Amino acid sequence: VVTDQMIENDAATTGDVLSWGVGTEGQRYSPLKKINPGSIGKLVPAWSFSFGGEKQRGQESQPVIHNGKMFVTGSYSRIFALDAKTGRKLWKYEHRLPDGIMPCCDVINRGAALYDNLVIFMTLDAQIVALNQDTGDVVWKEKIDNYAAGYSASAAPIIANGLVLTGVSGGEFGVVGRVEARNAKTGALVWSRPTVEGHMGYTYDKDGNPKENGISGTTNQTWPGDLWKTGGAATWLGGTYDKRTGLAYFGTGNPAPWNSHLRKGDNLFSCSTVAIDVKTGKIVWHYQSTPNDGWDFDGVNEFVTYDAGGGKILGGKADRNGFFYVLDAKTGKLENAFPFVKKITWATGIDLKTGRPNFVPENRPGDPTAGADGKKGQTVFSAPSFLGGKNQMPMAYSPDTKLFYVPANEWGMEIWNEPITYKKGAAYLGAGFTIKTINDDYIGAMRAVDPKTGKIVWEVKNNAPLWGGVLTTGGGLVFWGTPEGYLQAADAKTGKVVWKFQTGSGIVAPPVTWEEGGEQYVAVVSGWGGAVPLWGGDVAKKVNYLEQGGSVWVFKLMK
Ligand SMILES: O=C(O)c1cc(C(=O)O)c2c(n1)C(=O)C(=O)c1cc(C(=O)O)[nH]c1-2
Repeated sequence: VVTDQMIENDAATTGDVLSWGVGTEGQRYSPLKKINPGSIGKLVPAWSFSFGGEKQRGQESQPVIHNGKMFVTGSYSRIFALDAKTGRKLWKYEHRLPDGIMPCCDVINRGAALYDNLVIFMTLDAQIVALNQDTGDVVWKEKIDNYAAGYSASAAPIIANGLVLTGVSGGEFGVVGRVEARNAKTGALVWSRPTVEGHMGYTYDKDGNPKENGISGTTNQTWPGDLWKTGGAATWLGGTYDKRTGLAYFGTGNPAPWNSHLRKGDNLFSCSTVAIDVKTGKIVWHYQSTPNDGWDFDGVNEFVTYDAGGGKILGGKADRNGFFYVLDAKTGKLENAFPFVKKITWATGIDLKTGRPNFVPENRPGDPTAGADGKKGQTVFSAPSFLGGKNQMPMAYSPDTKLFYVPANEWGMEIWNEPITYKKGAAYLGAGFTIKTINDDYIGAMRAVDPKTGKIVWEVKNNAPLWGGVLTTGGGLVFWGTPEGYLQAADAKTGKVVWKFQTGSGIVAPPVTWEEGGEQYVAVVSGWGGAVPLWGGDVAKKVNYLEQGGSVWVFKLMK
């Protein structure tokens, strides 16, 4: 069975992968060395497994591995248990989805959590399901929220102190973002913490009775009128956890609606990192990267903690808004901030004293009420696009090179605002947009970023936008997938691509590695989809030749 101690040591132990993030800190670093720039020429497929079904698309799942079994989620809220050595299917669970689900950005799922003898994942109709690892039987199942009001779930849960921590999706429908903690063995709620200022948090007793646990923030003073009641700030990418701070770090999405003129103020805690004490369910600190967001710059990106020496634990975050932030993981104090993409139009930089962006006011989409008919505000060109300098694809950090490996994208958008009022279960944007390319030859760029200096040490450009996550290893490699279908590896120090393999569909998921029987394995899920083909405008047209799919690939060194 999987214990708290095993989860806390996940990053250091090489025989399994227990958490999304390859360790709840989210470094996606494995000490394994057998596969390295010298040996990787012999890396070949060991097996592949197809998710089957008629609807193959948007496979963003990170597999977890324990006790010789791989647990991997597929599109449409499916999960498979496979023999990790051979790929033989052990069992499959297909969640029954109602017709009315409203995921904004494809029918995706990013993975499962392991605890005790359970494998736990969330579903597109905003439920959380715990299955027996051996049989696939449902042990407990809970409703997180109402899918008909726009709630859904796409993230992988994480485990901290016996609690399963989850966020919600639905920022485009005016839901209220929150983080919830449940007893991982039973599914019983322990606390819930809203991420929109003004909402009450709760703890729950053994019988499920709620007890008030303080309003998030002070009051709703960073929102005008009643807008905080449908304020978005969805915690849709899930979180990370560092046992040294006892804090869980969740990023929060865009404030709702997109039209920022309707909600003058900072709109806390949208587009922020919130650090929550898992024992109390209270927000210990927050840092807002885009106050009064007007570009859909969800600040959900993973906050990855690392030992910076001298007793300092820092966290790095490559924000959708194009800036990379380094914060003290205990206090939230801003240590450094710099751009990790080349073109940023909405701000000239981040003031390191106040922590606030220096906005470029004329590059905010215009207020519709300023125009003659009040129907459409002035259109602006903005970079990054709303799909971000980085989106859902998680980066990696190597304690060897002390570099972050960031899957970045260079693109822009035309964006304008329109009037909008909230209607339950309807899209709540008040904006229109078209995504545009900036460069002909590339959109994606895998970048090695030095958090101390802000320098990009190397980059590998990619024609299509990068949408899969990253893995780095003690063998001195960086692995990532491309929409063009390649899983590839580069030397972590130089960026020289030393290996690639065509998986047959676009990769939008993060790779993992583990060892069994003295052999090192690498796995990645392949299956093009996610937000780009749905919302990518000119970029979606540019890459519409890419084929969808759904399979897991596993590699090992040829003997
Ligand atoms: O505000 C939200 O609740 C929400 C949820 C999700 C999601 O759950 O996948 C995405 C987004 N927003 C979003 O803005 C976005 O760009 C996005 C891309 C993807 C993806 O998986 O490709 N999901 C989401």
